[in-house]
Amino acid sequence: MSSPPREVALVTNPLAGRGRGARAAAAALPTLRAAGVRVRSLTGGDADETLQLARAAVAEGVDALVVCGGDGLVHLGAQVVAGTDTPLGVIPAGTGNDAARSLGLDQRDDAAAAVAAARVVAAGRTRRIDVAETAGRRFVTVLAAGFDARVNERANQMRWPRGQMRYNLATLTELRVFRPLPYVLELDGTVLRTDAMLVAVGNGPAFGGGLRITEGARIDDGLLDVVIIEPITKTDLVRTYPKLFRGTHVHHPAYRHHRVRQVTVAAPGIVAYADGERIAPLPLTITVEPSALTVLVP
Ligand SMILES: Nc1ncnc2c1ncn2[C@@H]1O[C@H](COP(=O)(O)OP(=O)(O)OP(=O)(O)O)[C@@H](O)[C@H]1O
Repeated sequence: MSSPPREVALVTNPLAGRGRGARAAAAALPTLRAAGVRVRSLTGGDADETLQLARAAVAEGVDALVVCGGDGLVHLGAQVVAGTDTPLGVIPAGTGNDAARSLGLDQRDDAAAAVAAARVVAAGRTRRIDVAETAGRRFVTVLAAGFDARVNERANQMRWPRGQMRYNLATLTELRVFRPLPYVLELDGTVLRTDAMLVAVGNGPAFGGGLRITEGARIDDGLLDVVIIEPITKTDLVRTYPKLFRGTHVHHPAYRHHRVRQVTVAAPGIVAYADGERIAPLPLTITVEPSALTVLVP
């Protein structure tokens, strides 16, 4: 579709970004309607119900599925429309908006940015991007399968504190106990055995709110970027972390990078996360599906 949509499903995670989801939807909805777009506004009680609502709306034939939330909601949207011609629109409203950033959307947490994102949807300009597939799930940004995945798993198991503090605390705890893991990778059929702190598989370049772990990954090149961080000291890990925001960790001697169509990752005791969502324990085989997702872009 390269023409303006007449009817869209707007699926909102009101809790995204600690309440930003509801605010962004409130700004986006009148903008879409003012542009002459019919909007089915949908909100589920939880992620499962939201997925069902989105599937039903797309099955009934809306012109686009628009998600209002963070990377978790883009992930949900990709499960519904990847492999179809129905475009995915994004109103960025999460704590992490790495998929939206890859699409060139305004990241700011204000009504003007949500209005701008709604105008992008109403204009109907589309582009095709790749998605990655593993264990029957699609992801758009990055699959984490090392230290970072352990932090995520640990943070998920904590009830307190909330928000970013939970991740900070989980990171500190994991730093104390983490040891490099023995990985076996199969990169387009070539086996690589290595100890590492983490392995990340990127369709896009960033995760976790601008951490450019797979710096240089392009969402439309038909390839996956596999980054390996070989064993480094904990002090070095802490010192290297801020470099992820600029992508300058690529100059670290422990950084390794491969570009492939398919990769299998095996390591003991790791549950992989992709787009910030819990996927499955390793081993996993990740494959790229070139141009499988149509997205609405500026
Ligand atoms: N009512 C709901 N509708 C949609 N998704 C929900 C809902 N409640 C919880 N979720 C789940 O919330 C998670 C986070 O969603 P999202 O990425 O939109 O927001 P976020 O603020 O970026 O999240 P996070 O703080 O986890 O990074 C996802 O796993 C999503 O499936």
